[in-house]
Amino acid sequence: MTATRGLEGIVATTSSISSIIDDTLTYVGYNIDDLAEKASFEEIIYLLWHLELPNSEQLQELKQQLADNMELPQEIIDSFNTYPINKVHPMAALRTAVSALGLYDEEADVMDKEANFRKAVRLQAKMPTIVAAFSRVRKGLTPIAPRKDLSFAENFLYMLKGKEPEPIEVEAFNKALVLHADHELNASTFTARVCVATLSDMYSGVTAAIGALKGPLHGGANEQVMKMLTEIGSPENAEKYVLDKLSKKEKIMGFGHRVYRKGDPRAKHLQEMSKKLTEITGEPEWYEISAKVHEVFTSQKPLPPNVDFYSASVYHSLGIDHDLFTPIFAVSRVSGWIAHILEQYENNRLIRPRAEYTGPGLRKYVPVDERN
Ligand SMILES: CC(=O)SCCNC(=O)CCNC(=O)[C@H](O)C(C)(C)COP(=O)(O)OP(=O)(O)OC[C@H]1O[C@@H](n2cnc3c(N)ncnc32)[C@H](O)[C@@H]1OP(=O)(O)O
Ligand SMILES: O=C([O-])CC(=O)C(=O)O
Repeated sequence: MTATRGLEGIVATTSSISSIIDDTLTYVGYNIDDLAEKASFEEIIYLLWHLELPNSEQLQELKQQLADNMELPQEIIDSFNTYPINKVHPMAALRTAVSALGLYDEEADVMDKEANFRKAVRLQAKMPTIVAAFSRVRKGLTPIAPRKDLSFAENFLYMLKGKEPEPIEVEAFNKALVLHADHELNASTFTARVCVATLSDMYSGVTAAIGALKGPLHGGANEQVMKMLTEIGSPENAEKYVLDKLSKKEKIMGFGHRVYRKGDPRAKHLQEMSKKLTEITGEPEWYEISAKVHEVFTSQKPLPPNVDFYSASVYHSLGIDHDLFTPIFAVSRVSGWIAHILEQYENNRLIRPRAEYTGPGLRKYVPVDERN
């Protein structure tokens, strides 16, 4: 038995949800470039869960179900004040709150298909409310209740800031949600599938996936990108910063990918948005620093930017706190996690690979008082 480090290149499951072939990303056969330009996030949720785009009636029904399920149990909001609220990372708070949400769902352990769809709607609808409410509570502000007349993207920005977002903000945020929704067998999706393949419940699968997304080699990279842009401070400092990091063999966050070689097709949409939004907000330097880092890094290493690189300046331009960037990724990606959880349940087999043992050979047990 020989291990493959990081399971690189190992095909671990079949899936009909999303594909990455020759650096082209599709959701159920639709090219991400088309979806990013034309689709609402609600259409994407439907597509990932039902493997078809919805007609108007089906879309309306899903929107209504989401709107009807966005409110949180009061216990979840109250529990935020039991956390060390000014010290916890919002991603840890989200992980805890989603786990706790399962306690208040009477169907949490009901495994039939209809119950799983009902839980899917409840989880998808409540995740943005958790992130927005937590963000307000930690600032000493009252959480804002979701509105049934707003779209998913509008509602999140409204609950976060307490005012209706501008159309350009909604367009940008909707696009970001569409671009982050699913991505084949990435680390957090694999985590969710491993978890539910034991026939554990959907809340456990999503909680585990949030934990995997949190790390800086995966979803946590977007916050680290913003930290780097802030440290760099102006485009003139970018070259030295990148070269110094590389000379110390440190990674530059937001670059590289396990699967893409020529480039991540989502990055160009976020790059375009970053340029547009930073001009509108009168802070073009965030785009300019990013573009300079991009230029210098790729002149040194053949590793193009991934989805996390330009999303940082996009979210910053939308006035979103930097430590909410990864929770926002989760608000979108939960649609993909759920799709994969449903697919796993449909054709389940326990996921249990082997390890190549590299420890000592067979040894004789020595009682504790005879050991030196
Ligand atoms: C949504 C997402 O999850 S997208 C990914 C988000 N993560 C990041 O942006 C973090 C930065 N990027 C990385 O750490 C990696 O590129 C990953 C984790 C995305 C992919 O990792 P892997 O496929 O395991 O590649 P690995 O980390 O082994 O890197 C291969 C080589 O490229 C180098 N490399 C990879 N990414 C970077 C980077 N961002 N900066 C500098 N060097 C890099 C490594 O140092 C390594 O070099 P070596 O062979 O000389 O030792
Ligand atoms: O696929 C991956 O390994 C990481 C990624 O880009 C994502 O999850 O969107």
